[in-house]
Amino acid sequence: MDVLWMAPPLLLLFPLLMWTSSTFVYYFKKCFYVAWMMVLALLAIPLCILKSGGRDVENMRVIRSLVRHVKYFLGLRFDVSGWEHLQTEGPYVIISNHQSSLDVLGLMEILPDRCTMIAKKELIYAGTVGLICWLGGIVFINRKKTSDAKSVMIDAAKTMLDDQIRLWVFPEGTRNQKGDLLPFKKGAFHLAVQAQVPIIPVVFSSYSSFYLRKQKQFNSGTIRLRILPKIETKGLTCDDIPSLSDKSFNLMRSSFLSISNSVPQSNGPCKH
Ligand SMILES: CCCCC/C=C\C/C=C\CCCCCCCC(=O)SCCNC(=O)CCNC(=O)[C@H](O)C(C)(C)COP(=O)(O)OP(=O)(O)OC[C@H]1O[C@@H](n2cnc3c(N)ncnc32)[C@H](O)[C@@H]1OP(=O)(O)O
Ligand SMILES: CCCCCCCC/C=C\CCCCCCCC(=O)OC[C@@H](O)COP(=O)(O)O
Repeated sequence: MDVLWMAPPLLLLFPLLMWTSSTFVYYFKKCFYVAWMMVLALLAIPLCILKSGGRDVENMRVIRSLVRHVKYFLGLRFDVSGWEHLQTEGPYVIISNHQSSLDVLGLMEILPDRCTMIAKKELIYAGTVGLICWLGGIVFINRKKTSDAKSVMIDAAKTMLDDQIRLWVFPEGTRNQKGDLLPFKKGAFHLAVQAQVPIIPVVFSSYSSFYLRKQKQFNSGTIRLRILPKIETKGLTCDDIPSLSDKSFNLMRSSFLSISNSVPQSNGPCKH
């Protein structure tokens, strides 16, 4: 009977303990992820230099094989469908939605050979990760200077054809966890049309069921990855870019909403 007085404070303490432990797990997993990627990159640097002697897209094979186990530490799994759409010969542009730096795990899960990425130039300063990105042939763009970014991407279209390279672009241009896709920027579509290569859309389901940045939650979860059929660009010109971008956006958005069980945040509650 004496202990009954403890019940109300314990009841109050319980949510506090739960909150603290889930916040702790969130920060622990985030710190572990960054630290482990930095360590892996440190291991990969000499391997890549020995393999290719410097900056080379072939180094992505080393990076891909070293990153693939990281999902297990974070309690993440990938459910991939549409592998057959990546069985396309020659260069192409992959476009995907971008929610978090965790996207790198899904990217490495399906990364085809001779494929590298377009990334913001700030990434090159991320210590060993920045150096490994450079060694992996990542094309860095300055998002603050459209003319610079455009000319780098025009060069990249030529390199894709000369060196038979595939490029992965995040057409939203920034990370987004709003439960919907951001409007697409046009660079990826110019790239594909200039090189006259197909576009392969890839969709990551929403992370909101296991990863919430604002609420500091990072649980275990399964990410659905859908590789959609390629979109041809042969014969298309600059004038076709708005419709090509709209078509890709609509296909990816409906796939995203159907695999995510998520409602865009702008929508209010249902009225019956
Ligand atoms: C072993 C251990 C390893 C440990 C580490 C693990 C992994 C490391 C390895 C890999 C990790 C890689 C992860 C990479 C993730 C990186 C993610 C990012 O950085 S996302 C951000 C950067 N990406 C992008 O921004 C791409 C999308 N953006 C665009 O395409 C943009 O269009 C732009 C080219 C940047 C320009 O953007 P801006 O906002 O300035 O302008 P607009 O898009 O409105 O365009 C203006 C105008 O220009 C026309 N345009 C655009 N591009 C072109 C072009 N190439 N040629 C001609 N014209 C172009 C566009 O149509 C607009 O004109 P208009 O309005 O008339 O249509
Ligand atoms: C000494 C420097 C220390 C820096 C430490 C940071 C290193 C990051 C370490 C591990 C993460 C590995 C994955 C790296 C790839 C992350 C790519 C990424 O997600 O970049 C964000 C970019 O798409 C969009 O940026 P914004 O949303 O516009 O902003």
